[in-house]
Amino acid sequence: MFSISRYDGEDEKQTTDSRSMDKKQERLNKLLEKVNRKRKTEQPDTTITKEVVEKKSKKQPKKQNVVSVNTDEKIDTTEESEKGEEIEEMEEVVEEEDNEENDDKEEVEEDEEEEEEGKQKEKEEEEEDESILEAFPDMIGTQAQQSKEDIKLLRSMGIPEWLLQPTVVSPEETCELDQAGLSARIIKRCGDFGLSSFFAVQMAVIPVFLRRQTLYDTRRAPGDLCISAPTGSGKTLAYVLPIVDILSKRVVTRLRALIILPTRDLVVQVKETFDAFVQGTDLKVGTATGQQSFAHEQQSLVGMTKDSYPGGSSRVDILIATPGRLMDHLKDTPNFSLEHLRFLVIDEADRLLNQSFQDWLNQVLQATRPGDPSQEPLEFKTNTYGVPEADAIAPSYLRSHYNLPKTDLDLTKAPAIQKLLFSATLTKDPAKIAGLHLTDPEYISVQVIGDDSTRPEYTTPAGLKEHMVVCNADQKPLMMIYLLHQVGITSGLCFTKSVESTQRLQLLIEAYEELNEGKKTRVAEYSSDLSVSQRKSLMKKFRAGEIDLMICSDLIGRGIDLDCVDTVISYDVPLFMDKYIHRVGRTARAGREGQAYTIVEKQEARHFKEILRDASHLSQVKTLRVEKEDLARYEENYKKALASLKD
Ligand SMILES: Nc1ncnc2c1ncn2[C@@H]1O[C@H](COP(=O)(O)OP(=O)(O)OP(=O)(O)O)[C@@H](O)[C@H]1O
Repeated sequence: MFSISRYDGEDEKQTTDSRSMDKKQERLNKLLEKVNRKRKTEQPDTTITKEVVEKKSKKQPKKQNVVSVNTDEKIDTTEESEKGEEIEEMEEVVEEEDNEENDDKEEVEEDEEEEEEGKQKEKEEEEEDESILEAFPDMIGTQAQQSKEDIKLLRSMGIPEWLLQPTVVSPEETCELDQAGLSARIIKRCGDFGLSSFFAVQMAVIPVFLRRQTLYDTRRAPGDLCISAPTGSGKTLAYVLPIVDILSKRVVTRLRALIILPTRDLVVQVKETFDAFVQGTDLKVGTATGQQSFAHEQQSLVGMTKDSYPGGSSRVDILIATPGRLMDHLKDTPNFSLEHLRFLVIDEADRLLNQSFQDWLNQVLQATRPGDPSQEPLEFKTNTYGVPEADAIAPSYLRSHYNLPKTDLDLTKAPAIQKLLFSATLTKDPAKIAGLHLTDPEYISVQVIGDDSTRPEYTTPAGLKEHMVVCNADQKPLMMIYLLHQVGITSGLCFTKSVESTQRLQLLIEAYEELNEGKKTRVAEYSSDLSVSQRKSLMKKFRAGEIDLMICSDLIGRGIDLDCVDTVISYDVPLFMDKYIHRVGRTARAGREGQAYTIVEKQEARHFKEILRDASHLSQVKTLRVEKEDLARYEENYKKALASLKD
């Protein structure tokens, strides 16, 4: 099976001064206040309350963290609110960034300020992201599958016609590697990586990309694409392969493809995929995430020159970036230009479109539109006859660069840029879609084809078996232990709602396993409280099968591709359907089998079932009944484990 080595974290070279730490702390406090305010309005839950939880200082070693739990207490003192949960995620990212900064103290001082500013922006971006919640209903389906009333309603809601009429492809469909129209080099490379056929999304999307093979077509805009396909269905290669294939014919190095992703981890993952396929071409791939100092990134993206080039300059053909850092380069990196862009890919589009940080989308789109004609002469690379290379300038910029007089006979040059949106849970919010200013858009949806009355709104991987188990709040940890032993997890991810929750659960299971005779489950915590190198090493061990269960927050709930995951457990219920879809989608990827369990507190069951029902997904989630006697087998050691944590 095809597998590209995936994200293992990355050494970071970042430092911080106490002033910036204070700023961060202040910010974090504000966030926590926000969370607490929200929590006060929520009902307390009845799981294990922490007796003493000292929020782990980022510099404290893990063992100093005092965690004590007993059966009368609760691990989590409040039921999560949707917004609270989102804010916690953001808080986690803030903490992650803090830790990453502590990780390496070797950066030069002048980088620190810039780095800090960048991080501050990233935090703000996260905050923006988490504070705007997707509220618009998601409706997928061909027009034929929807009733007339539905269509009328959807139209009246402002959903554009093209979104109502997707090209629907069944997830089961595949095609031979040589049937998608890719070059022999790419096909061979796919074969080298063990691919034997293309998945449905690749089969549907690659030929559409390749319809316009030319770098720039002056007559027609290439047409934008929105793609919705299940988790683990191969969306990344659906854009990586055609982009590499088309760009490999370029002569001049320009920034032609920009891939925007919501997290650094995902940037690293996608970079690895690009790297694997640009081998053998002279295409250069760069990243902008803030993991390296700003100056370092500037140098790798545009070089060190102080001269200004009207057409910009670029050392990379393909840039993969998070929106925050991209904004920094747009504002502060001389010669960084998006005017030659051919592809703008927004991956995990629904999540990114919820981020309005620094108005990033408008800024990016603005940077791809020609402005007033420049007065400065251009010096482009020319061929042996002194003629600028054909692909040295995007056609829509010809006028602004050559200051050509406009006549009635002038034809407007079509914009070269093609926007591509990818997600497993693509938004249909008309306002968000309108903000993208799509040209001649097309919507491709990989989904189960069938009768509309039974067809679920979200298509999950065929090999995924979903379960939920309802229990009293105070039974959740015991239920977790039961599942762990009953299901026989050898490579599982367990999602909780916060870093704190992750730590406590990990300590409890570790204590339980110490008392347990026979084979012990090897458990680890993966959270933003760990340093980047610790996370890197954890990922490595997890892949190598040295860890059976990784307890994590939603930091890796989306997009992360770990081919070894056989089970996903949601210890805390995801309160949004899209979060559920992304979590369970960490298993059963690329046609494999996998299982997902959601532990649901009794008082949450109604709401959880409602969100499943609203998405026509309830029938796919089987309720697992666990009798008291089943749990009783694990109770004695569980109590002992709790007691040991109190000591
Ligand atoms: N044609 C193929 N044959 C075999 N494996 C493939 C093929 N295409 C992709 N894969 C593998 O499938 C896995 C999932 O792919 P990818 O990460 O692109 O999924 P995704 O659709 O982006 O999922 P998510 O929505 O969760 O981000 C990867 O490990 C990838 O290497």
